[in-house]
Order: sequence, then structure tokens, then C-alpha cells
Amino acid sequence: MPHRWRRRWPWLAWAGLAFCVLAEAALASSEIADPGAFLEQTERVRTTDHPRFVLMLEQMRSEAPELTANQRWYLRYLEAWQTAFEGDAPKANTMLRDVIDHSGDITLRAKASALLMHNQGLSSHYEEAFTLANQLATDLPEIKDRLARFTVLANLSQLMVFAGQTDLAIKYASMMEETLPPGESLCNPLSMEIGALDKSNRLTSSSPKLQEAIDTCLAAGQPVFANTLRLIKSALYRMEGQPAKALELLNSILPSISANRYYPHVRSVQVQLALAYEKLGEDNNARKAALAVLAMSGPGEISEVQRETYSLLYRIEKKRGNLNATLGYYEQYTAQDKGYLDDISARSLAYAAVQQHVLAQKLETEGLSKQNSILRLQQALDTKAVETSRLYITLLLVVLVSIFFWLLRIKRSQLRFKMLSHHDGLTGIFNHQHFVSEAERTLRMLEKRHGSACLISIDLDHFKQINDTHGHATGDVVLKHTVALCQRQLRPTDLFGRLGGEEFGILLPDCTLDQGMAIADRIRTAIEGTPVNGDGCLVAFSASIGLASTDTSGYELQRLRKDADAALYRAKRTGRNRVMSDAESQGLVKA
Ligand SMILES: Nc1nc2c(ncn2[C@@H]2O[C@H](COP(=O)(O)OP(=O)(O)OP(=O)(O)O)[C@@H](O)[C@H]2O)c(=O)[nH]1
Repeated sequence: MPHRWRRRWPWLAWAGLAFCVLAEAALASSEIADPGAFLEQTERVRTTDHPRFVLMLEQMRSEAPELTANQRWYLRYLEAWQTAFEGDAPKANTMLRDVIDHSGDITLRAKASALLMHNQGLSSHYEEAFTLANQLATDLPEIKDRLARFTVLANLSQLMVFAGQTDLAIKYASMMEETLPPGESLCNPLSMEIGALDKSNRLTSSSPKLQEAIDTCLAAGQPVFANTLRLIKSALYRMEGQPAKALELLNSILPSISANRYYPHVRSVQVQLALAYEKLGEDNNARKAALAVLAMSGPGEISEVQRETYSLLYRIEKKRGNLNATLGYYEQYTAQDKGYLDDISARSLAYAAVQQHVLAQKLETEGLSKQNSILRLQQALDTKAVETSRLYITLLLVVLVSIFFWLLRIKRSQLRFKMLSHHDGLTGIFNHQHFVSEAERTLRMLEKRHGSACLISIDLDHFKQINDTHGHATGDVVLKHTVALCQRQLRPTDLFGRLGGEEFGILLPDCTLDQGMAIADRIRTAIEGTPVNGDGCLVAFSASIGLASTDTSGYELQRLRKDADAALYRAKRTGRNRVMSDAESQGLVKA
């Protein structure tokens, strides 16, 4: 530990190193079989058995087999610790920064940061110390290694006392209690808490917490911590006007302080003895103790201990009327007081500056995060808008497709109705009305181009008899059969319709009388020659056919029908199953 640091921050300097220690020391082995375990053992003994720590570190460097990258960084961290211990803070800090920046190990980074923060605080680089403290506080949730976390919390608590942030220091101390590493007692966290309470004047000599902390440290075999706490208690006695009790306590711990040879305590107990003697009016003893403190001080040292010592000596010499000595001590006291106040002010300013910086960063981060939120909202809105548009398009398509199918259905229904209204339900050919209109239209066209056509009237013979003999269903079969037979003889341009029960009409466009007669006779022959199977027996039937031609009857359908019907009538009258034309002269075409 650098001498200058010990003088300035005795309690802090010792505690900063001691926090990192587990009580038990491990045995160092002459052969390093497991470098990882050996490194851990080395770290554990670094304050409980410092000479051994140095030896183990040396052994590690020379005897260790190949180290992993992580083990090399661990070794580097321990070397940095040793360098700091030896007093070369700048070199130690450079090594620690290397570990922080390049080890990539969160535990090592935390330990190195904690030590660097501690060093910077001791060497009055407050701004960097507080910046590191903020970083460590941010990293805390990520630090899972209990010892590293404990160390970081201890250093944070200590630094917050330093910054006058005692509530925060107490919070960190209570977090230490929650994260005790194996083998560690409550002595450290309780000492941290007492330090913070003392700094904020919230302790009395009879505070139960103070006695609890002393008892805990004594039970844990931590005399140095226990002495720190007992020095606080004696100072409280003195300030409460109980200098005899203070003196009694100081005398009781003197042997322990001498045995431990912890330098800050050796000085502190002398200051306190001096102050207690002064209160008791024992100025000689007070002066002796104060001079013993100065004898231990280094040149140019500025510290609270020095300030109190010079102040006491000034008061004693003033009482004695030694003007020269009084003036000399007074000058020393004012120099110490100024230095001390400057240092406190520098700490406060640094803390405020870092907090301000953190606040600015936070605001900036919040601003960025708000911007990000707005952007995310904007993106979400855009996505929603796209989704909504897609939904609308889908809905529109569904509506359009529905309308399309609805129109298609209507169209099909219309076509069906149209078909039904134009066709005969039983046979599927034109019904009477449609046949008439289509025939009239065709005849008008033919008339325009002076074409000729034939109109054929077909009437089944004795159809009533078929119905009566074989049943109405067989009669229907005969009607459909007749239609099928006729259609086989017709062209696509010919018009075919059912004009009544068993009566059919055919208009043959572009057809002469002879051609018409031939077709009509082929129809008659087919009907006559193709009986139907009705009710288990063959039903033979025939048809009588009358024919009229535009050549003789003209293009008026009414006239053509009348002539064709007249010819049909004649065919019936002359024996049925025959074809007759309207031209009597053409006679009959015999079956
Ligand atoms: N099965 C059936 N019979 C029908 C249909 N329409 C009319 N008829 C019958 O057809 C028969 C026509 O008989 P008529 O007018 O006396 O003529 P016909 O028996 O054929 O005698 P001629 O014409 O003189 O040879 C009637 O008995 C009607 O009931 C029908 O769609 N199906």
C-alpha cells in the first residue's frame, strides 16, 4: 500500500484491500497441477498472508504450464493488485485498465474496475473514480460471481461515504449482506454501514448496531475491522463528553492495535488518546501523544489526522502561552484545514460533475429511446395500415367474386328460365310459342333472299289408344322417342317444335318441296320401323305427316300451317301413316 495513501485515508486504504479477502488461506503447492485453482488460492491469501501471496504469484509465473487466455488475464489482475500494493499506482492502473478493456471476463472486469476505482479515489482522481462507480453500479446486475459482487459493493459503499452519499453507501452495505460469499461473515458489510452512519452523524456510542458490528467482527476473527469500529466508538464517547470512557476503550484496544501493526490504526489511536487526554485536562499526555502522531507523518502530508493533531497542539501551546509554538502550529493547522476542505470540495464537485454527466446521458438516452419509440410506433402504424389495406383489398375481392358468382347464378337462372320458357318440358324441343316466333323470323329472312322452305306437321296415329292400352308413361316414352327419331333426320338450321299433345312442327329452311317430302318420309319410315319398349312389350306406332312449301303457300306461317294441317288432315283421312303435301297435284307419297 502506498505510504501517501495510508496517511491520507487510513481507514479506507486498509479496508479497500481487505474487502476482497476470504478468511481461510489455502496451501500453496510446489507443483501447479491446476492453474485455475492455484490462481484462486493465490487471490485468497493476498492480505491474510501477503508474503505467501508474493511467493505464489512468483511460482505461478515460473512454474505454471500453459495458461488459458482467461487464466493469463486473471494472473495479470493479481499482478496489478500486487503492483498497487507496492505503491506504483500509475503502473497498476494501466494494468487494471488493460484487464478491464481486454479480458472480456465480466468477473475480472468487475474486480479490476473496483480496484481501479479505489485507487483513483485514494489518489484524488475523483472524477474517474465516480465515473467507474457509475459504470460498476450499472454492471452490478450482470456480476454473478459472489466474491466479485461483494468486492464491488464494498468499494462502492466506501466511495459513496467518500462522496458524502451516506444513504447510498448504506444501501450498498445492505446489498453486501445479501450477497455474502462462502466463508465471509457479516463483519465487512456491518463495518461499511457503521462507517456511513458515523460519517452522517447518525451514531451514538450506545447505538446497538455499533456494538453488534464490533461483536460480529471479533467473533469472525477480524481484529482490524473490530479496531476500526472501536476507534469510532471511542471518538463518539469523547464527543459525547465521556473522555474517561474513551480513554478506557482506547487503552483496552492498544495491545491489539500494536499486535496487528496496522499503520493507520497506530496513528489514529494516538490522535484519539491525545484528544481524550486533552478533554481530561492531561495536557502533557495529550501533547506527547500528538507529537507521536507527527513523528509518524510523512513530509507534506495533508490529512484529517494531521489537521486534528495540529489543532490540538495549537490549543495546548496557546494555553501554555508559547507564542512561537502556537503560531507555528496554527499555521500548520490552517494549511491542513484548507487542504482538507479543498479535498472535500474537490470530491463533492467531482461527484456532482459525474452525476450531471450521467443525468445528461440519461436524458439523451431517454430522448433517443423516445425517438425510437416514435419510430417503432410509426412502423407499427405503417404495418397496420398495410394490413388494413390488404384486408380491404381482400374484402373487395371477396365482394367482387361474390357479385360475380351472384351475377353468374342470376344469368344461369335467367338462361334456365328462358330455356324453360322456350322449350317443351317433356321432349326438350321448342314449345309452340317459341317455334312460331322462330319460324316467323326465319321465314322473314328467307323471304328477303327469296329462299324456299317446307313446313312439316306431324301427328301420331291413334295415340290415345297407346295411352289407354299401355299407360300415360309409355305414351310419354313414345313422344320422346318420336322427337329423337325426327332429330336424327334434321339439320342444325331446321326448327323443331311440339305444337300440341302428340303434334309436332318442323320448318326446313332452304328446302324444296321434294327435299321436304323426302325428309318427311324418312321420318315417317323411322317412326313406323322403330317401336318402343313399353311396359314389357314392344309398342309399334306410326305418324301421319302433312307438308306445305313456301313455293306454293308463300312466307306467311299461318298460311303454311293451314296448308300443312290440311295435308295432314288428308293423310289421316286417307288411312294414316303417310305423308301428304299441300299440293294435291303432287299426290301422296306412299308408305
Ligand atoms: N302420354 C301422353 N299423352 C298425351 C299428351 N298430350 C296429349 N296426349 C294424349 O294424346 C291423345 C290424343 O288423342 P286424339 O286427339 O284423340 O288423337 P289420336 O288418338 O292420336 O287419334 P288420331 O289423331 O285421329 O289418330 C289424347 O288421349 C291425349 O290425352 C302427353 O303429353 N303425354
